[in-house]
Amino acid sequence: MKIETYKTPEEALRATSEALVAVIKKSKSKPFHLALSGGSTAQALFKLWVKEYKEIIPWNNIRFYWVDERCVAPDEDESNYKHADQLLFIPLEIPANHIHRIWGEQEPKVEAERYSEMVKWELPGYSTAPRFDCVILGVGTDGHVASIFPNDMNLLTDRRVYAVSQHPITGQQRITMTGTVILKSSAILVPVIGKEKQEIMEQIIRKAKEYPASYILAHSPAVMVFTDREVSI
Ligand SMILES: O=C1O[C@H](COP(=O)(O)O)[C@@H](O)[C@H](O)[C@H]1O
Repeated sequence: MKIETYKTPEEALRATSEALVAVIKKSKSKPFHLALSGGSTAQALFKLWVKEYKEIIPWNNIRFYWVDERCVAPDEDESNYKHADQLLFIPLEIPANHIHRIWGEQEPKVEAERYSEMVKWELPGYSTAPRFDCVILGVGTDGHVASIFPNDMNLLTDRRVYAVSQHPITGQQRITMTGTVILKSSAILVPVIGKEKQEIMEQIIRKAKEYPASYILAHSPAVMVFTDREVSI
């Protein structure tokens, strides 16, 4: 794992974007398979991409997937797809057939299986775990990544591609990429910004307790963390 610390959230997001540009340049994959996260960090990243990376990132070569989705309709505010669509795909005029959304409105177990099969067909590595060219993860204040929460650590080593999970407080069902597939990705970019993430980052770095985020950060050399606070390893 590599951690880079920046003075501001904007700088940390810019560094994440530069890392993505470098990964795409180095990759031989055509198309390039990129899995997005949801939440406020991803939304800030999408805004930055539209503002500063419209001409820099080769959008036409990218196929978009999700690390996780909430089990809601695509027009609901909780939908991770909805924010990506409004903030990124519509402004950049990304063709619909380049976007592989998780159908959050379907029966969760059936959809986790359908999406797993679709990803296996689209990506290299059908017979084993599929390998994304890059996944972008967020870290929650409770230490979750994707929709793998601290009360369901088994999903980190689950052999499926996507599985159903549940938010421990709201009970909302989610569909999440498993840790097995996250860790197989060629690059794992993790922007962690904002004061509210300070405490969890400290706990992760100090290895105070095992969280889904600490497990992912510790188990792949492909992980790069971009944060806006001073962290010492
Ligand atoms: O619920 C989710 O939360 C995490 C973190 O989101 P943030 O708002 O703290 O940036 C996100 O990575 C995940 O995709 C999302 O579904």
